[in-house]
Amino acid sequence: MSTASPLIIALDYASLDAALCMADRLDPARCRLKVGKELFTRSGPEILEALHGRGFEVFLDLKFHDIPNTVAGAVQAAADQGVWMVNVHAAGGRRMMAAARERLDRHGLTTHLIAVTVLTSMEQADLVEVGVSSTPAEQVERLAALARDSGMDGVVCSAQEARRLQALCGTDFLKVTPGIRPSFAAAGDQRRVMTPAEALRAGSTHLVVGRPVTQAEDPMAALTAIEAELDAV
Ligand SMILES: O=C(O)c1cc(=O)[nH]c(=O)n1[C@@H]1O[C@H](COP(=O)(O)O)[C@@H](O)[C@H]1O
Repeated sequence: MSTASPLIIALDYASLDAALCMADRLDPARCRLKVGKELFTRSGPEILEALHGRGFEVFLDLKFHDIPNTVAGAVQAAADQGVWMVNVHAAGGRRMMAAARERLDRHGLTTHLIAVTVLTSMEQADLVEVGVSSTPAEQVERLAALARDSGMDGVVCSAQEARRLQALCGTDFLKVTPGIRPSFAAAGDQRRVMTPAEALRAGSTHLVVGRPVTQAEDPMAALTAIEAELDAV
């Protein structure tokens, strides 16, 4: 089932059962689901089949970052399993991203292919430590332009950069933004955060929300509160 909702709920769980327990409380008409490294490493493709069987569109968030041939094969493997979206690291460079794009096109696979720019857990000091002297905003812009030129459908960035990327890359270029923190939620390890309503106003096309829903005392109430905030935008 396809949904008009911009919400992607991150199923960051350590077991298939825990993830499905949450999925069974959610409605594919109200959100998409994200499967990341921990859950996929534990459960394997079984989780994708289970979520697809329940009618959800799935973002397989494995952030591939390797040589072009390896990433192209991994992206194809994800798309062959019918996922709605898959991602790579833009820092893997032009040839890596272009190889992934070419592989999907050659096989007629329509999975959305996006690239992570600068992780939302990173701030200026973290970039300096890995040898990047630009500000997070500058580095996001640089990598987003490279991702666009390399054939990506969009990027993962923080909502703080979404407005600028809309001007730079257009409204059709997907801006998938984690680091979403409603006023009732703690930032935790995230650094570049925004509320759901601010993120949508700034031009985010999709909002990734994990712990503010999955770790809430009442996850459904948290989701409904976020939806109400978005409806008011
Ligand atoms: O690619 C991602 O989804 C991602 C990129 C990024 O820069 N920051 C980021 O938090 N994420 C993911 O988005 C989710 C955010 O979860 P919460 O911080 O619990 O809302 C996690 O599953 C992260 O792996």
